[in-house]
Amino acid sequence: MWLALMIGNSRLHWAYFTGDTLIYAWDTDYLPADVIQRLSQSQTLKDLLLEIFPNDEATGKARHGNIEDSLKTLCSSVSSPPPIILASVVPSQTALWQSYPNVRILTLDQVPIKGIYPTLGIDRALALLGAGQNWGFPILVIDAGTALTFTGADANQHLVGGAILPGLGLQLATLAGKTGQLPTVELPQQLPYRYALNTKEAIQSGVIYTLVAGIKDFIEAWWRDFPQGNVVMTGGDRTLLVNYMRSPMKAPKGASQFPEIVDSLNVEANLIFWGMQKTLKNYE
Ligand SMILES: Nc1ncnc2c1ncn2[C@@H]1O[C@H](COP(=O)(O)OP(=O)(O)O)[C@@H](O)[C@H]1O
Ligand SMILES: CC(C)(COP(=O)(O)O)[C@@H](O)C(=O)NCCC(=O)O
Ligand SMILES: [K+]
Repeated sequence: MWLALMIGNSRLHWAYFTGDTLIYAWDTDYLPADVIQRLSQSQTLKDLLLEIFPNDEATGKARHGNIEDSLKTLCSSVSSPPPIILASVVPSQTALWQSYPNVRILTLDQVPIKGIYPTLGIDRALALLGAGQNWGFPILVIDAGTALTFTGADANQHLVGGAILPGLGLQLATLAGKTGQLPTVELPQQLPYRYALNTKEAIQSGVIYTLVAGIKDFIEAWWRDFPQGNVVMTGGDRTLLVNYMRSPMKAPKGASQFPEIVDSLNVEANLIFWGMQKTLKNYE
């Protein structure tokens, strides 16, 4: 067994694998340095899971009872400390894990995608690989994380390139943080009205409608350039974004949003983990 750890700019993404099979994936906040130190001395996977598995705040009991039980059963046989395969786009966080005895840190040059430029985010390369594995190349990955990225590869698994912009959460946070009177605003579950008559909804409308229009434009351009190309969306805001794109436009007349695009858009949380597994496999 092994644990995959992808360090993103907002949080940690974990997956538990047995061999090539992804059993379970979950997210946690960053861990404090002293907790990571302690994990390095942990004798069993169970010790580790107690720290990294999401707990129910009210009861302190693990939320995903069945999964946790089966993990604990499986791990009683595993010698300490459990192997972690790590990829990161946050160097300061990577440094905290360097002392962990059984960690292997994946680097960009190990990811079997051609034409990579040296400063490409390894999360983008891994997601591209994982997506192409599953749906085939050419493929465009839209990662709606802290930053929102578009990353494309052609039929030869060669990087076409892409784009980076602030993600939904970051756009809202930046408006609140860098202006004198704009409030902190949450992302609504439903697509808001385009023409807002209050500040909160004006911010929501502006950020969401322009982001959705930008995504639509990138996908249409991708299909012009790669008519057989696939598109997949991932990242923490994927479900919200797809819901916005699915719902009827709340302009004065509720014309439907982008049905043809949403119907052919794949949505998947675990692309990076699939890419990590494939990268490891490549080295066997
Ligand atoms: N519990 C959560 N913590 C942080 N972000 C969350 C959470 N749930 C949903 N999100 C959304 O996910 C986005 C971050 O995406 P994610 O893919 O997790 O980030 P990263 O890979 O950059 O760490 C944020 O913009 C936020 O809107
Ligand atoms: C663009 C990113 C910040 C996205 O990170 P994320 O929002 O997923 O945490 C990351 O992939 C990164 O640091 N990339 C390096 C620059 C590049 O890809 O060109
Ligand atoms: K990401």
